[in-house]
Amino acid sequence: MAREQLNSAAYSWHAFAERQDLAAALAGHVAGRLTNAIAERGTALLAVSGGTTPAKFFASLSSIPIAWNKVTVTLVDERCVPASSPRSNAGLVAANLLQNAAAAARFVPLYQEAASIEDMSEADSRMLRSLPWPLDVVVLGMGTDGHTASFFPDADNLEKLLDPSSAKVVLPVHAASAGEPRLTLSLARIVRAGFLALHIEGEDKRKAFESAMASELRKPIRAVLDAAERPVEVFWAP
Ligand SMILES: O=C(O)[C@H](O)[C@@H](O)[C@H](O)[C@H](O)COP(=O)(O)O
Repeated sequence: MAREQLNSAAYSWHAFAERQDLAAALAGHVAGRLTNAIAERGTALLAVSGGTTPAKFFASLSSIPIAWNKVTVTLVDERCVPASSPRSNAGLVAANLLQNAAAAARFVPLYQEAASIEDMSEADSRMLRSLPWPLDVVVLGMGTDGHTASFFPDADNLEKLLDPSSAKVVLPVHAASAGEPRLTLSLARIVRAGFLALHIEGEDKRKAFESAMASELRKPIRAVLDAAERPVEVFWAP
């Protein structure tokens, strides 16, 4: 696939005619990376995004027979709602990914009872520190505003969210465009992943991605690509 090099942002573009073909291909890449990680270090750490895009990919990945009992799955970000909410990314992952062969994986959510989202993010950071970092695989989504994870352009702590040297694991996010308050992995944790994929679908997101790569105004997705330790693998279908 053509590899595009833009200034300091490196990415590879994988285009598919059908969304189902993308789902199967991305699932194959992720399963392969998880299997390699298990062979190398006896375990694998996967972080996935929520939203409306990943369901087909999750379904494809869930049925691939790898050593799921050695895989820990967590979230790139989460809305501040319980798993029972239709807005919950944990609920989306439980219903679509942690099924079939992948039901044997360990899942570590981000939402937990706490007095505030700030307390929740601190508790998450303590809980997630014991995971087998670095992430072997991260699958990001993107909004047409150029946000990824919960790095929303109007977040009140965007500079802290995008700090590549942050020691934080999970951060709270307050952004009017996000809907409810969010919890997100820090950029610093995301960009060290062994395999960093961006899964986007539709013409609007293709144009938004190209605009973010060309714009002098650094959108959050561009900050991630610039800081990533390896080229980001972009998977796109119309
Ligand atoms: O919690 C979330 O919503 C995601 O983690 C977020 O970063 C998502 O990937 C983008 O907002 C795209 O969402 P869609 O797939 O719904 O377009």
